[in-house]
Amino acid sequence: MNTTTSVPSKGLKATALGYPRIGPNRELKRALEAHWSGRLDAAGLQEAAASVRSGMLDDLALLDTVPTGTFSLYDHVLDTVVAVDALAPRHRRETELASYFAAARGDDAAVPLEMTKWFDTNYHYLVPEIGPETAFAAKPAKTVTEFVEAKERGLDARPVLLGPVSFLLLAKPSEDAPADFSPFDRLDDLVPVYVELLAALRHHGAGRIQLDEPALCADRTEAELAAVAAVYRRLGAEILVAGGYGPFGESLPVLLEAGVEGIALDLVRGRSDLEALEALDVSRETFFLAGVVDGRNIWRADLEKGAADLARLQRISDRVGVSSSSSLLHVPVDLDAEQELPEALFERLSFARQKLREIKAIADPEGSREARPEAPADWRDASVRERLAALDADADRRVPYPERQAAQAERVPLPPLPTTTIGSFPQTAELRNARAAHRRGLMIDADYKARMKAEVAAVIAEQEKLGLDVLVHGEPERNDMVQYFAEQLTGFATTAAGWVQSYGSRCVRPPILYADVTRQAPMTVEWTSYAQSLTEKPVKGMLTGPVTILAWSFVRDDQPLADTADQVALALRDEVADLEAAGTAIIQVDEPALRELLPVRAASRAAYRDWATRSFRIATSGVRPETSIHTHLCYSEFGEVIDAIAALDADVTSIEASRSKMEVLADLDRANYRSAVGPGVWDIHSPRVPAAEDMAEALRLAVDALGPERVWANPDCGLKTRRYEEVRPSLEGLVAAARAVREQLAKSA
Ligand code: MET
Ligand SMILES: [Zn+2]
Repeated sequence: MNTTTSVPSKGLKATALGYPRIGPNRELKRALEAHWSGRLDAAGLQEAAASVRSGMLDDLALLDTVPTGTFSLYDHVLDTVVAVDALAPRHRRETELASYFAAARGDDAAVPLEMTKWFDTNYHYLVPEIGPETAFAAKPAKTVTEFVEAKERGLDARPVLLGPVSFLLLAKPSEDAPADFSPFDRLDDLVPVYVELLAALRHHGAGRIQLDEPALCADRTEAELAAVAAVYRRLGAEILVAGGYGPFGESLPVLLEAGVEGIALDLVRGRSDLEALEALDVSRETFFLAGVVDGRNIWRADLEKGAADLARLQRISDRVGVSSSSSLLHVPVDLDAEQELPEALFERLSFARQKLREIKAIADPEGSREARPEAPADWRDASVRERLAALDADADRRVPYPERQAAQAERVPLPPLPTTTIGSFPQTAELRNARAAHRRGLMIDADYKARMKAEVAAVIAEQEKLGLDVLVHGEPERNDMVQYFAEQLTGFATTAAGWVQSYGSRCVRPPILYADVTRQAPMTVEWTSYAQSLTEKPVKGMLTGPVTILAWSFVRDDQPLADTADQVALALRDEVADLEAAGTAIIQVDEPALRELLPVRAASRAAYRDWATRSFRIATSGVRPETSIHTHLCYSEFGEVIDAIAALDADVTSIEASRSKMEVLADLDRANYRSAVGPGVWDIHSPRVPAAEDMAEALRLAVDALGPERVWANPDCGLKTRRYEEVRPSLEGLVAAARAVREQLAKSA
């Protein structure tokens, strides 16, 4: 192992709040998957993990102070569950590693922890289950090991842990907890365990310790804030509280009063904290990290602006350092892997390694103070801007739903409870191989297309045989529901190796939306039309909505998201028009990420709901009343976006509902949603084949809530991750369930 010593800089201390932990070439992913499939034993996995950590330190050694403990075998919230010994009994196995993966992924004996999105990012964390009986105990092994590893290399190391307040606020009550119990009730029991964890670290020589409290960047109640003050008074000196993902706002004075030594500010999304601090009476001894380099996006920092914000902070305090705005977990490791990108774009990008240098430069009084250069003129497309400006005031409006419904029923007569699927059919190994061969140039376009068309034909035949009412082409030609469109629209680039962890071993490669967006040619019409030519049944067109395209890309930050969304919407509007012109009667525009981009702070939510729903409606409102617009949402609790779902004004909304026991239907009703709903009656994220009777029961609940004319029968998401062995019997059951409920309805009529 090579030893690195950090060079103390003349200026301010440079650091980062956290670092990508999957390895520059996804080494950890490969090791994990080898371990899970039995090809790599526990020792081999630990060795691979140590090597990834060592690589992280190689990079971080550039900084004056290095965060440690931000490595994770799967998820940092699960690591915290382990650190406070709060694993549920059902996940305890013979070894710690086996317990860890039982909680992360489940096994024959137990379902895993639930997974949900980390603030407004596309990273998913595992939700701790905490009950009144959960016994906490300090298990400092991981945090101590990783701290010592860095220290032994001569680095000035700063241990990082998820703080107790956020840990409990991110948790959910365990199954057996009483109805009025909240995990946060356990704060007083948890804090002593943190005291022990901190003591163990101090015992090994730790000075300042970073406690991540991103939950303090969301709206908090008075009672929660009072508890925060008490906790941080108790945890004592040499604590740096980090947020990230927005301003601390009203948490700022609370933390300051509690006497925390330092606060790491997100000066990208939480710049208003600067003003807040200027208005407060802050001790000049308070330590601040100026998070001026964006941990969430991949654009080069504006060093001039960063330095200016830093100077403002220095007028408040004598003890200021420079950092990233959040952990760098959300960006890929190294831009140098992207030699194929257009030069003007490459020059404007910065991945994790490059960001470390930016942080260094801002911390160095003699470092670069370059402003960010203007984007090249040809990244702007006057035509799309003019078209958007010229859109009619009612370009995002259709005639009222009852009128549409009548016209659509006449155009495409359907039985009650029409059966359909969400779009994708299984992506078999054979399909993936064909795609890989095509990408590598080993399969010519014509052969590839023929192969995909054969798949479409097979998928149509399957559905006819199953007796589904509204068919799909199965999406075999799509590598990914966002990338597929990004590759065809101008203004997007895709990276060669820009991998970002989504959860566990799963990584995504978000496209980069860098310039004005236009559609060059129809993107999906050929596939849908081909599928339609094979059947008398209606085939749904299938598009990804503007919000989801933005959510799963790295998006330009030189104009409001709303403006970028409108450009994408306009391109989709043209696609929708072309599908309609080709005779497609039903067009589905998926918005699974509608909840994801919802701002963390309530005050910013109304504006988000406005632009998000408007962009969807711009994409979908150009059609005639008799053309039916469907949308699809999944992956979330919909409570906060129910109004937005209603405002999409789709004719049919298919929505994940089985886990919430159809409760979302009553919520939709309260939000004045009046069109049809396809509540997912088959949880496709589970390999289990659902019983037809359970699906029928779910459909009956839906009929009770909405009336028979407003219910569709469908799974809760696409089938691309499932195998045909599960899909066939499940869809047979779905069709049977719909028929059974129809018969009952006919009898009782
Ligand atoms: C994550 S939502 C997926 C929707 C898409 N149409 C599919 O079926 O795969
Ligand atoms: Zn879905």
